[in-house]
Amino acid sequence: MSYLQISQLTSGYGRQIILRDIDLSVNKGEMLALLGPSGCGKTTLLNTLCGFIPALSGEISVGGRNITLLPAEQRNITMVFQSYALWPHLTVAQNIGFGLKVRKVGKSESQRRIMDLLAMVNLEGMADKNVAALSGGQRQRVALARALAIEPDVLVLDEPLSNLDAKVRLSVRHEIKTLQEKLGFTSLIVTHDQEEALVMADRIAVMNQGTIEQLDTPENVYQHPATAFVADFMGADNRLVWLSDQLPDCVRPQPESWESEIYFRSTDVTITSEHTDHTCPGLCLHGVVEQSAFLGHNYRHGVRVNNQMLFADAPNCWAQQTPVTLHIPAPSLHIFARAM
Ligand SMILES: Nc1ncnc2c1ncn2[C@@H]1O[C@H](COP(=O)(O)OP(=O)(O)OP(=O)(O)O)[C@@H](O)[C@H]1O
Repeated sequence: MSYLQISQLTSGYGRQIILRDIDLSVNKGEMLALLGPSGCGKTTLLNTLCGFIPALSGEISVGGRNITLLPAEQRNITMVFQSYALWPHLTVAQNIGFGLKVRKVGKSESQRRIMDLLAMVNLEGMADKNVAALSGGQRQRVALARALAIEPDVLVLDEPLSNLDAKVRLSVRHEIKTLQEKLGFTSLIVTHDQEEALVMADRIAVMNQGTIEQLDTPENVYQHPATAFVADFMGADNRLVWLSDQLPDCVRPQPESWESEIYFRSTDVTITSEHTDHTCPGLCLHGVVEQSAFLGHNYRHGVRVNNQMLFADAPNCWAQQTPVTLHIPAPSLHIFARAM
C-alpha cells in the first residue's frame, strides 16, 4: 500500500461539489505533481488533504493512519504557499524555527535544525536577516526550510514558484528537486506549468474538471497521453478529426467504424516541399504555408490544410504561400476513437 492514499474522495464548497471520486496514491519519498488548467480543482484537493476543507466522502490515509476526519493541526502535513506566507517582522531563523517553538522543541535542538536547514537551502549566513530584506527566491527557500523544519509526513507545495521571475524559477525548481531527492520527503506539488511538472515530479496526475485523467510518469504522460484532454494539455495541440478508414494502415485504430481525433505537436512535424515521398510510417498532409514566426530556436509555421490551420516547426523559414507536405511520424500521433 502507498504511503499517502486518497480513495474515492469527494469534496467541495457548501453544496458545490468540485472533486469527484478522486483516487490517488503517493509512495514514500515520491514527488507527485498535480497538473491541470485553472479551476480544475488542484487547490481544492490540497485543501482537503491538509484539512482546510472537509471531505464529503472517501478516505485519506498517511502511513496507514486514517486522517480523513482529523483537524489540520493533527495531520502532520505542511503546506508551502505561492505567497510564501512568512512572518514579515521575524528574522530568517525565527521564521524557520517558528513551528519548532510551537511544538516546544528544545532550544539547542531547534538551533541545530535551523542551521542544518539554512545550509540545505543555500541561505547560510542569513539567519539574522529580516525576511522583508530578501529576494523572492530567497523567501521561498525560507518558506521551504520552515515547512521542512517540523519534519512533516507530507509536504504540500501550492504553486511555489509562480511568484518568481523566469530565471529564478528555473534555479529554485532544481534546488527543490535536489533537496527532495536528498532528504526523501514525500510531497505533492501543484502547478499549471507542464514543464515544471515534467522536470520536478516522479509522477504526474493530470486533472480536468475535478477528476484525474491520467496518473503516470512524466514520460508516459508526455509520450502516451491517455485521453484527448491530456494530449492537448501536454502540448499536442494540433487536432484533426478523421474517419478512421481514411487513415493510413500504420496508424488506423481499432475498431475502424469510429471517427478518430488525432493530436500532435508542432515540434513533431517535418515540413518538406510539395511532392516529397515519405517512407517512414506516419501521416502526410498537403497544405500551404500562411504564416511564420521566429521563435528563437526555430520557426513556427501556420499551414492551411483543407480548411484548417495546423502548426509546424522547422529550423528554416518557409515562405508564405509555399505549397508543402507535412509529415508526422506514427509514434507522434496521439489517436483517440470518437463515437459517431
Ligand atoms: N472558497 C471557494 N468557494 C466556492 N468555490 C470555490 C472556492 N474556491 C474555489 N472554488 C471553485 O472550485 C473550483 C476549483 O478551484 P481550485 O482553486 O481548486 O482550482 P485550481 O485548479 O487550483 O485553479 P488555479 O490553477 O486557478 O489555482 C473552481 O470552479 C472555483 O471557482
